[in-house]
Amino acid sequence: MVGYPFRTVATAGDGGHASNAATAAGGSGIADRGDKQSATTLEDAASKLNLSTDDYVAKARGAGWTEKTAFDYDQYNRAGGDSHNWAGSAKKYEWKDEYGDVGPEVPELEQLLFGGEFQMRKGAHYENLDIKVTVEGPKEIVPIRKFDDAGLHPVILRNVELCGYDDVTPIQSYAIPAILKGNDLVAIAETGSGKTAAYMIPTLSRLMGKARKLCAPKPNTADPMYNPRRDRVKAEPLVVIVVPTRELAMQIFDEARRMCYRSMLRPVAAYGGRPMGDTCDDLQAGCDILIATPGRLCDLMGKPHVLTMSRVKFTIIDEADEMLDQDWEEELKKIMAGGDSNEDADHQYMMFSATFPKGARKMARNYMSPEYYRIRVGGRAGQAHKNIRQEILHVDGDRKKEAVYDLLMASKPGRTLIFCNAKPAVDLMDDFLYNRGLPTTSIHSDRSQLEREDALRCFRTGKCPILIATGLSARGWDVKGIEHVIQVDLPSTMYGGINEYTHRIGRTGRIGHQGLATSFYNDRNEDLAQDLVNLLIESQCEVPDFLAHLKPEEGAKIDFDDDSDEEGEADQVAAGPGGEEDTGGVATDAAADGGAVAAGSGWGADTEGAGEGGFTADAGFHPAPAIAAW
Ligand SMILES: Nc1ncnc2c1ncn2[C@@H]1O[C@H](COP(=O)(O)OP(=O)(O)OP(=O)(O)O)[C@@H](O)[C@H]1O
Repeated sequence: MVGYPFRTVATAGDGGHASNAATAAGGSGIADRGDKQSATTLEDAASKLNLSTDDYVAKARGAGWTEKTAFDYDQYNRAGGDSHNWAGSAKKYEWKDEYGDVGPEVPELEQLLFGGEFQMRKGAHYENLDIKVTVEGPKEIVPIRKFDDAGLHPVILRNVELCGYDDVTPIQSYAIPAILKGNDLVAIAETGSGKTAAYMIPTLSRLMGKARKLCAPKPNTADPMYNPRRDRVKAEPLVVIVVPTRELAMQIFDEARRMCYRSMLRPVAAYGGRPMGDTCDDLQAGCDILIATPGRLCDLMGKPHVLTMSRVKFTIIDEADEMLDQDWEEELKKIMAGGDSNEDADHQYMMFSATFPKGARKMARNYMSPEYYRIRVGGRAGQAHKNIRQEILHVDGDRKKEAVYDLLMASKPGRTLIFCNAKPAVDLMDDFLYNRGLPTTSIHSDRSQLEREDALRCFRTGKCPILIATGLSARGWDVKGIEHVIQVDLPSTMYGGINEYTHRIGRTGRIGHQGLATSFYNDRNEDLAQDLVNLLIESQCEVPDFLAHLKPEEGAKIDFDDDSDEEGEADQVAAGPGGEEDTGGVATDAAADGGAVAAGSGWGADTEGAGEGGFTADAGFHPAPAIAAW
């Protein structure tokens, strides 16, 4: 059991060590800046009350929060993992050779994959998906306006329909035709803008017609005679998708399960924490699409009787700037070039992320063929989404717990993701809020895989609508209905800085939904202050009074410290509300009117090669009437 003693069934949160801390603190400590939205305007700040545990519980229920759930953490040790329903073992379409090219419908599975009430649907503010698109590459890309126009294989098109994807998002509009052309690709688009489907749909579609020819021999797992012990093969994936976290691997695996429905393409998730034996069993039942975390993938590459990379046709690196970070250098090198990987010219490489500092963009180029495409949606790599309202509150370090409590009690109850920077802080915050009757759960990297999967499941299903997490959860997570992200601690510039901030707040305000991101700021966050102010201005959010001195003068340019300004081309944005578009920089507003920006300006020095007979353009996004709502 991980060091978290306060939430076993026996103690059930009553009388936990922090039970009266809020009372003693005498209020939240949120500085009153006259902000109408802040919890400080509440006359009756809940943390000022001196209540018994039962009264705190009653108060939380009265505020509309659901009942809290006690966890028996010992059960995870007792179960030992064997009987656990691992997310990676979730049901998928199983194949029989006699199906021909397309398998029959399986209504129960279809319901499970596509009918889930927890699957995200696009929100009412879809038009706020940024529509300014910059494209560089060897040839012009004709964007698709509808999935119907993309020339997708009918099974994939049907799966897209079953997912409820009616319109293409801007990144899908450009990335799908680029991938269908067969070129390498680096794609940058805001959080929650549909990047997963942007690579999954065309990749699988390209394989569909040729699956029978390309796939390695596999057992007929749908056959009643199939025996997993006897009918083992070596996994020979055609597609490898690499992601930095286990949770993201499970999520992408879910998307792959949906998109592979009725196809003979078999997805497998391989991530740390899931028992190796279990993963190997799954791989040896056949694997065409492998979704993996880098460490587990490298381990598996060392088991040639289980996995060979010799058939891989597509290598996709999601959250690519994170994967290009020094921490992953060795693994990434091995994955991109090492082992027995297919080095044929038809091996296509892709990298996707919402943030892509200049240094990472340069490194990405080393892995791409010279004729690669670069697509960027939005003005600047790392821009926050306009559907996210960002608020910054001044909160001193010793008052943070009370401030979170007050904020939750003052907010409309809804799925809330709370970030702390350290694992002990996550445990303490969970304990504190839970003991005040709030339905919390928590996740961090010291928890066992079973605990992590359960915490996430409880959050997704709404059983525990408040999740406290470390930055582990910042990237890629796509949970339906996160209305509020609270950053108790801001990421320091040593640990991801403003890009990490953008990923964290990007867990809300996804795919046309609006969300609120509240962040606590104090003197310890001064290193991030200028970047934060720049981002607030860029996103047209209010800069609080205590940071107002960092605002540039009206109309002045803001330099984003984008890692490497060595060539003097930092990304720029016009300052002040309604800032003017400037051809030397990148405009903040969606270019629905086709406003021109200097070709490739936002890519800084990365434009090399594109000008030589290639195609370099700020494409804008000129919506066809049918999708003019963008
Ligand atoms: N065309 C579409 N129409 C409606 N919903 C879509 C469409 N494409 C994707 N989605 C949904 O949008 C949500 C966000 O997609 P996804 O997780 O791929 O975003 P992302 O751009 O990768 O975000 P992040 O940068 O945070 O990882 C998912 O729930 C996905 O199912």
